Amino acid sequence: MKTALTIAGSDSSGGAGIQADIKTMAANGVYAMSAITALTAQNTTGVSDIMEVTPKFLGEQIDSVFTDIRPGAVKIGMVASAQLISKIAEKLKEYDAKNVVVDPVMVATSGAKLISDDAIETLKTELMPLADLLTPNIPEAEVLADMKIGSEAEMEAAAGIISRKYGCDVLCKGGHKVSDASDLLCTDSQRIWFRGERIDNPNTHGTGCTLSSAIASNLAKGFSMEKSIERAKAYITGALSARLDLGQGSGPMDHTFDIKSAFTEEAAE
Ligand SMILES: Nc1ncnc2c1ncn2[C@@H]1O[C@H](COP(=O)(O)OP(=O)(O)OP(=O)(O)O)[C@@H](O)[C@H]1O
Ligand SMILES: Cc1ncc(CO)c(N)n1
Repeated sequence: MKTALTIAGSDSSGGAGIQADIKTMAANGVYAMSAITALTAQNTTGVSDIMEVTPKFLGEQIDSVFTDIRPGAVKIGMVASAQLISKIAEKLKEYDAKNVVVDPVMVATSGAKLISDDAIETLKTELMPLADLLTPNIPEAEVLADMKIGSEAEMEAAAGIISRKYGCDVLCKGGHKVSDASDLLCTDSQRIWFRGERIDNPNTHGTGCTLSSAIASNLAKGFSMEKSIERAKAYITGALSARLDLGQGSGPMDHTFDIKSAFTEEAAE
């Protein structure tokens, strides 16, 4: 079985963060492992508290994983502080991690800030240069490219700037901002659009986490970057189309929309 590791924060409501990553990896057929950067007390309406682990303990989790079951891909999500980011960079280099997908999580769907300002600088200087793929949404791409994005042409310009700066592929997610859920991949030689139909569903909690974990899963399985993104886009479209409707805010998606077995049956009554 292929394997993947998520290094991210826990979302108590289960729709984003570590929980979304593990569900996504399992649904995409890979064995999921985790190194937790922080616990969040969170639900579909917002984040009420965050408790970070120490850099030493995060390092120990990563050591435990790599020295036993080597992950075929690593997805990195919420990492709130500079010290934790430095620890991850140190460990990725130590273990020569492959297929590294960095989702530069800055703000939750609910609007809560998930990274400190000084950590953004460390993310840029220490972690992003180790990525094979960066997956910013539009506001994150604006911060990373230092420009405003209001059109598809500007998405292409910003993704190009970020890709050249950090020497990696960049997937700029259209999400709900510019175009109809169309995402742009920028490599050193190509610009490829992944066109998605906009699904009229207000429940988009954890879409970014889910997409990056699905891409990491496909890279772990040996698909090319382009194919991995194409397959991940199909997966998230299915999970959103299932129209799960839980919670009072922007709810989670159905990560298991495509899984039916004897064990998923419900009681008749
Ligand atoms: N309403 C929608 N219909 C179809 N696809 C969507 C919709 N909203 C987001 N997506 C897709 O979900 C993926 C994640 O994009 P998005 O821009 O939502 O990421 P994000 O803002 O980082 O997510 P998060 O809110 O979890 O941080 C992309 O492939 C995007 O095109
Ligand atoms: C823990 C966590 N990571 C990432 C996000 C971004 O959606 C979130 N809301 N919570």
